[in-house]
Amino acid sequence: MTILDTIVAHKRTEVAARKAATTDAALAARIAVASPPRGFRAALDAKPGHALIAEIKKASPSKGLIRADFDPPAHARAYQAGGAACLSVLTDERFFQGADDYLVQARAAVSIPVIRKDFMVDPWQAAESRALGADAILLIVAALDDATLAKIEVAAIDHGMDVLVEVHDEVELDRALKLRSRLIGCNNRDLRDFSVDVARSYRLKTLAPADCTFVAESGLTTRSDLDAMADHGVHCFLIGEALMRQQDVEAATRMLIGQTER
Ligand SMILES: O=C(O)c1ccccc1NCC(=O)[C@H](O)[C@H](O)COP(=O)(O)O
Repeated sequence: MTILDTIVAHKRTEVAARKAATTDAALAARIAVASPPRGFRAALDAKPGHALIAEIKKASPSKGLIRADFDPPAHARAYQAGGAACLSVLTDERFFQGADDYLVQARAAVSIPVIRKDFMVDPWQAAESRALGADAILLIVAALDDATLAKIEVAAIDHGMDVLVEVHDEVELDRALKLRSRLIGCNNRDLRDFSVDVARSYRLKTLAPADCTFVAESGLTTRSDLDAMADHGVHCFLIGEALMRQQDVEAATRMLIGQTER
């Protein structure tokens, strides 16, 4: 079993328990009063220069604890002040020490859109994500069959959210392009063995259609990493660890992405 298999198996059990603990009517009532979606992809496309999805990430399976003095609303404000286009908030508890409430707190602290970073296995989670206030969800192609991907995507779109479809090779990109979303993330981290290869993004960017918003994810740490991506036509980035390890998150964010043009 890979770590992704382990996470997905756990998530199926967790989601079954969550579904059993609430009614459709209760979930619908929460969605009815949720703040409207903010337009996740549009915020990336509108950003001049390097467009950053800044991740609020306490811990990970590959690195263990990343940030001891973890403070989601403070990190959210720092990321926005530093120039991030969007936020990503990990809500998985078991493997990332995340929480639903971190998303709620972070989104309430800023005006930029927020993606719920979790492991989607069931269309019900799209509704749950919207009830939490998410503006977008992540779909990991490696974790699901085509039919399930399509069902979750439709549920997310029906709730007005964007969908970041994550791939890590050419076969997964072909599968992703059967979906409606044209927001594609290339994860440079292989979720089976944790190895990181930023050249994955260089390669897949050349294969992605021009109408896609293409996001390079994972393993990016320095301004020169982002400038090298831009030389390959990649302008959108999802970064967690490198920023979460900085004492001054706002200054580090500004240093990473400031003063750039496309
Ligand atoms: O980060 C991990 O160890 C990990 C392990 C298994 C599945 C997913 C994992 N990470 C999720 C992510 O996609 C990253 O948090 C995100 O791309 C940011 O990466 P980084 O900048 O390297 O923290």
